[in-house]
Order: sequence, then C-alpha cells, then structure tokens
Amino acid sequence: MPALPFDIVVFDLDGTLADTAPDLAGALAHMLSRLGRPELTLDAVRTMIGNGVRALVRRALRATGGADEILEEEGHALFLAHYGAHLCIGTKPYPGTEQALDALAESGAALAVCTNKPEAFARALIAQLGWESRFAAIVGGDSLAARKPDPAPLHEAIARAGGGRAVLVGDSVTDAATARAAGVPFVVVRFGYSDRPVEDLGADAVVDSFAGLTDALADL
Ligand SMILES: O=C(O)COP(=O)(O)O
Ligand SMILES: [Mg+2]
Repeated sequence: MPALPFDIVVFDLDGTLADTAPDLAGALAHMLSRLGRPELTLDAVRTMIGNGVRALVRRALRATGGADEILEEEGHALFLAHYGAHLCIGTKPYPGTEQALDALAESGAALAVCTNKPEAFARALIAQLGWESRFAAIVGGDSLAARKPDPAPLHEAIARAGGGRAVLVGDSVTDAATARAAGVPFVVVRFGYSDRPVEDLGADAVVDSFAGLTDALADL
C-alpha cells in the first residue's frame, strides 16, 4: 500500500468499525418493553447513536412518549444491564474492516479507538470481536470528564498510542466536530449512523467502504 502520512489512525467504534446498532436496538427494546413503551425500528435507533448511552436512552424515551430524570435513570440501568450481557450478538464488523486494519498496521501506523461508548463496553466488545491486540489505545465516553465532541478524548487516544501525526475516521457529526476541535484531519465513512448527508460534515475525505480507506488516507 502507499506510504501513509500518519503515525496514528484513530477510529470511532459504533457505525465505523462495527455495525453495533442491532445489539443497541436489542437493549433499547428490552428497556422499552419493561417500561411499557412501544418498540423502535432499527432505522430509528441508528439515528440516535453517537453521543453516548445516556443520550441514546433519552432519545429513545422521548421518541416513545417522553422522558424525565427518574425514567431516564431507570431506563439507563435497564439498558446497561441488558447491553453489557449482549454486546456482540448481532454486532458485525463492516465488510473489509479487518483487511483495512491489517493494511494500516503493516504500513507501520498505530491504531486507536475513540468512542462515546462506555470504555468497559468498548473494551469488552473489541475483545469479543477478537481485536484486542490491534489497538494501542481505547478511550471511551466515560474515560475522561468530557466526551466527544470535546477534543480531550481524541487527544488522549493519540497520546496513549504514542503521539504523532494523527487522523480520525468516524461516521457522525460528533466525530467531525471532535476532529475539528482537535485540529486533526477527518475521514467520514458513508455506511455509518450519520443523521445527515456525510457530504455536509466538512470531512477531508468521504469513503464508501473500507476498501477505499488506505488510498483516501494516503491522499490526505
Ligand atoms: O455510544 C455511542 O453513542 C456511540 O459511540 P461511537 O462514538 O463509537 O459512535
Ligand atoms: Mg459512531
């Protein structure tokens, strides 16, 4: 593959490395049924992912009859208990993810994850996908006081992966804002959970699939 102008490639997790929506939707379905709420479609859930678990629970409650703090607390606990035990039932890497990670690692880049998923869930999911040895750093939504779009977790992931020239690969407006705030180039994947056209995110490149990622990075 062509030489990479980056020492570190940082990836978002949900909607970027893996299609996690089926298991997130499963945990939401469990929560909603316990609370006597109607189900949400998978497509509706996809648009709610990207700002952490609390935001996901709040959005799901608002979409099914409303939310208040007490209900959110209860929903959050129901969601966490179910999701923690069902992290990788319907979750799948996107096509070509592993080949792209192999190619980037072979080129000498360090790989890292910066996600708004709670760190323990991110680590457990990455282990269940068999990816533990691939990442030099994993920073989650609760690893620091601030989560994406604050630039701190991205800076932390870059530092923990050894520092140097970095790029963020993500799927959402949250990732775009994080990269911009951190002064780091941003590549958006078209297949994730963006709530708006990916062309509107101001990314340095858009990739349709993992097959195009290494060339897009080499061209930045
Ligand atoms: O938990 C979420 O909101 C999604 O996390 P992400 O940052 O990996 O997309
Ligand atoms: Mg994402």
